[in-house]
Amino acid sequence: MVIKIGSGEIDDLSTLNVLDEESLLRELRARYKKGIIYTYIGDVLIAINPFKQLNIYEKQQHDLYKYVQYRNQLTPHLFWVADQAYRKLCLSKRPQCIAVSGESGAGKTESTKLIVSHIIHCSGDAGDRELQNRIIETSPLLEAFGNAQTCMNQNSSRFGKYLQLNFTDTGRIIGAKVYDYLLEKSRVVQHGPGERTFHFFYYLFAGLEKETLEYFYLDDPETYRILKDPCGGKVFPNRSDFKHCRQMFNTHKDIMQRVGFTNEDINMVFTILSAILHLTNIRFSHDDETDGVYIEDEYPLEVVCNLLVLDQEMLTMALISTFNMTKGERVISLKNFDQANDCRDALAKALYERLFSWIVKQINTLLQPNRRYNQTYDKIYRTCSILDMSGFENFQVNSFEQLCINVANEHLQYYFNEHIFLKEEQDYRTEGVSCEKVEFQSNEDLIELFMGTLGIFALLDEESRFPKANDESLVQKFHSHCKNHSRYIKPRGNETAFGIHHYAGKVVYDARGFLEKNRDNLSANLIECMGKSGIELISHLFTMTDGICHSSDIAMSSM
Ligand SMILES: Nc1ncnc2c1ncn2[C@@H]1O[C@H](COP(=O)(O)OP(=O)(O)OP(=O)(O)O)[C@@H](O)[C@H]1O
Repeated sequence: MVIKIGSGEIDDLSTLNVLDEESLLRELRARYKKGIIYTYIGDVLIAINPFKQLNIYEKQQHDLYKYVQYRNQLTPHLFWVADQAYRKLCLSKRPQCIAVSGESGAGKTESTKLIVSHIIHCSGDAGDRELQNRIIETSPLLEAFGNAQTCMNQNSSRFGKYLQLNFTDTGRIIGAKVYDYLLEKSRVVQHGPGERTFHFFYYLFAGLEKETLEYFYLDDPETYRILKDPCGGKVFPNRSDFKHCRQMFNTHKDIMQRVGFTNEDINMVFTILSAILHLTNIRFSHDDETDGVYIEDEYPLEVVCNLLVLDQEMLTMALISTFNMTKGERVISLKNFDQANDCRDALAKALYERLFSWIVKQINTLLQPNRRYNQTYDKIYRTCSILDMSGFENFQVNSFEQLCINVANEHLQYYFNEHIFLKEEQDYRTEGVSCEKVEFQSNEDLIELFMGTLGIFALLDEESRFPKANDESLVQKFHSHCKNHSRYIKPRGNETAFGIHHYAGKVVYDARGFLEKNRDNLSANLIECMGKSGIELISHLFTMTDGICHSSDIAMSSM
């Protein structure tokens, strides 16, 4: 029987004779109208966000999709993907990975959590229940610190996550590890209209009791620069939002305690968040006498020093001046207004990034396989991982963050081309099976355009080293080196714009702020000042490496 395209009855789109965009969309739309959100296309599962609770994730469905014999006997489901990965892990003993991709708000994070819950369900009741709960609870905890409200999604992940689940050779879950990457730390100091900075800042004001707020020197939330709405709206637009944040504060504080954070750890988190709020309130004025800057109001500076146990004079000097070593001597130069502002914001971003990495690290310590497994760890552990990464982005204004996300997606597409098309073709050939050559557009040239020795990132790094460079000179550099590349676009009449024909479409980038974001300057005297903090953790966070003490070994880059 031939099933008509658009009937909403085709569970696997790869069985269609005509595989063009229009047919795919027609069928997906028809299925969605029938309330079917999942559809296969070969080994890939397409999920369409229902934006409402469906009762398809109950225990009954977990049981139904456990050890599925024949996929076509059941309606397509996310649990089938999870079940397949788990079964292949147990049977082949080879590491498995599920990549979840899609645009912001598509439902990646929710899908990831559902996948994890099903794998945990499959891995059996005999497992360590406490560990299983801890693994499930770490996701919302990371969301509290790594997610924020954006125009696309009230709870948008502003970092990429790679969650590795570890199993014994009999398929019992014994631990997990989170790798974080591409945290959008620029959001700490800046966010667009209708958006917010990271959730926990708001939870803090709504959740802490009055005396505790005073203990952290926290006042009316409207007085903090980084919380302010650029359009003048209230930090908490209404009572119900405040109540929601209060509830989230209590929930996350409980989770932190349950997963094993000590009271001291939790207090440290609140201290660092409070310090960031005060630090970003420091304002500078031009000093006519020295041609440098001075700090307008000492109060926020004093509070930062109290909270982080820093030497006030040293922090002041580190914020308003910089030093170079010339012939073995320190030569101090004063910062101008913009440099001092950038330096203060760079410190706030660094503090948040290091705090986030530390939280991930603590979580990983709490999730790691216990010593019994660790001793023979290499021999016995099997891994099944879930990659939750932002999909391709093309906004009205595309900045450095979009460039990094889109390049990460180019890499994923490249991997997909290599493994799905080329490798399958090779396998067929090795087995002597004849197959038609699959036509696809390679994006190898794009990877070269970004990552090559004279590629966009190398040019950006080179320009970032010139003190006199600016965003216009950077774009000029891109133009002169890349203008002949077929994927590169040189727009007319805009000094800071350049465009790229990505695999998913054309994107024009606005290079304003690229150099500052890429330099991400934390001057040596700031690092030295933080390294001398009277709080061991702060000093540790700034002395582990000069730069980022990432929790992850595979951190790709950070914004
Ligand atoms: N399977 C689902 N069932 C019901 N609602 C869902 C489902 N998936 C997603 N949603 C809804 O869509 C919202 C956005 O989903 P989610 O946060 O997972 O998107 P995302 O792709 O991770 O976005 P971002 O890239 O911005 O982090 C969720 O808060 C939830 O309300």
